[in-house]
This record gives sequence, C-alpha cells and structure tokens, in this order.
Amino acid sequence: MSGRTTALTPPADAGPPVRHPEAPAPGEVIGAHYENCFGCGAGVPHGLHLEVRAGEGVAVTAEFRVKEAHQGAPGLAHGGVLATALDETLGSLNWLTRVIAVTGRLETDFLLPVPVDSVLYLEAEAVAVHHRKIYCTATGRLGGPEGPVAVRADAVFIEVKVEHFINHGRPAEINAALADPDQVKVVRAFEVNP
Ligand SMILES: CCCCCCCCCC(=O)SCCNC(=O)CCNC(=O)[C@H](O)C(C)(C)COP(=O)(O)OP(=O)(O)OC[C@H]1O[C@@H](n2cnc3c(N)ncnc32)[C@H](O)[C@@H]1OP(=O)(O)O
Repeated sequence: MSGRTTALTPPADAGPPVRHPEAPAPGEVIGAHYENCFGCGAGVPHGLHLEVRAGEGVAVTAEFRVKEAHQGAPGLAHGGVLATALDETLGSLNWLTRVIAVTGRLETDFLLPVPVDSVLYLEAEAVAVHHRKIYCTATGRLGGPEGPVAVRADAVFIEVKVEHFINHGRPAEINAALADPDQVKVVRAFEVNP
C-alpha cells in the first residue's frame, strides 16, 4: 500500500487558491493550450472545441455544444465525453493560477441526460491548495448558466513541471510543439511567477 492521500476533501491545513496577478481578466477568453487538444484545440475535427473564459477569483466558465460525434446512447452525449468537458474546464484553472497541473483524480456525477445539440454551460472553481495538490470542483448546466445541473465533478489536480510533458509525451508531438512559437509562448506564461 502506498501512503498517498487521494481524498477529494482538502485537509484542514490546506490554503486558499491564489489568482496570479497576470491572470486573464474576468470575461477574457482563454485560448486553447494546444491546437491538438481534444478538449479545446481547433485542430481536432470531432473535439469539444470548448471556449473557456476567465471568471472572478480562481474560476472559469465554458460552453460546450454537444455534437453527433459525441453520442453514447442515441441522441444523448456519452458520459465519458461529458467527463472530458468537466476535466478540460477544470484544467483551464491552470491559467488563473499560472501553475501547470494535471488531473490526478476526477469524480463525476451524471444527474441529467444531455441531448445532442444542447449546450452545456460549464463552471469550474479551485477551492483549496495543499502543497502540489489543487482541489477543485465543476458543474455543467443545461438551458443556460442558471439552468439545472446535468453533470458535476470534484477533482484533485497535481502540480507538475513542464518536463512532465517533455519526458512522457511522444517525441514527434513534443518536437513539433517546441518548434511552434505560439506553443512556446504558452509554456513561457507558466514560467512567470509573482
Ligand atoms: C500547458 C497546460 C497543460 C494543461 C493540460 C490540461 C488538460 C486537462 C487535464 C487533463 O486531462 S491532464 C491528463 C490526465 N492526467 C494525467 O495524465 C496524469 C497522470 N498521472 C501522473 O502523471 C502522476 O500520477 C502525477 C503527476 C499526477 C502524480 O505523480 P507524482 O509522482 O508527481 O506524485 P506523488 O506520488 O509524488 O504525489 C504528490 C501528491 O499528489 C497526490 N496524488 C498523486 N496522485 C494522485 C491522484 N491520482 N489523486 C489524488 N492525489 C494524488 C499524492 O497523494 C501526494 O500528496 P500527499 O503528499 O499529500 O500524499
């Protein structure tokens, strides 16, 4: 047994998440972190194409229109795709803290079926930080930002260095990303600390 603590509830000595002074302003669209990302990249035809906006504090909002390619049951979104939408929205909180973090644990509740062509109004918020762990939560609503909650998630993201991607990614994609000035700009944004 490892001694890892993977609970989704922050420990008593966890601190509040801190918004980076150079975080995008509330309402500002946060661009894709990677052209070929299934969640946000424009280069993936059947991807989710999430458009995420910075919110107040350490929070973001996003919209996801469910397309035919996202079906599980006839006419309804696949649960895994909905979990991906929640995961991607939560991952975008990185832009507000300027900390690179990857999903360690994601627990999802599916409360309502989500039809093809509907728009899921997503919201994610970081709630606490304990060393490398960022505790966060997300909801996806139907019919509008105040509509009923169809899906929700609690998650723990773990802070990593940029080497995480360089060491574990496929060399072809890593080399292409490092040769792309826009992608290098994305990485540099995370090197600026307050
Ligand atoms: C440029 C921006 C890019 C942003 C991308 C966003 C995309 C959307 C989000 C994603 O989908 S990311 C992709 C899915 N996630 C992964 O691929 C992560 C795969 N897992 C790993 O690489 C490693 O397991 C991980 C880096 C998460 C942790 O390994 P480490 O060896 O660095 O962690 P370590 O074992 O030292 O544990 C550090 C702390 O994290 C905790 N921890 C580790 N794994 C955990 C886990 N799975 N769940 C909860 N907590 C976890 C661990 O308990 C410990 O806390 P405590 O010290 O309090 O005990």
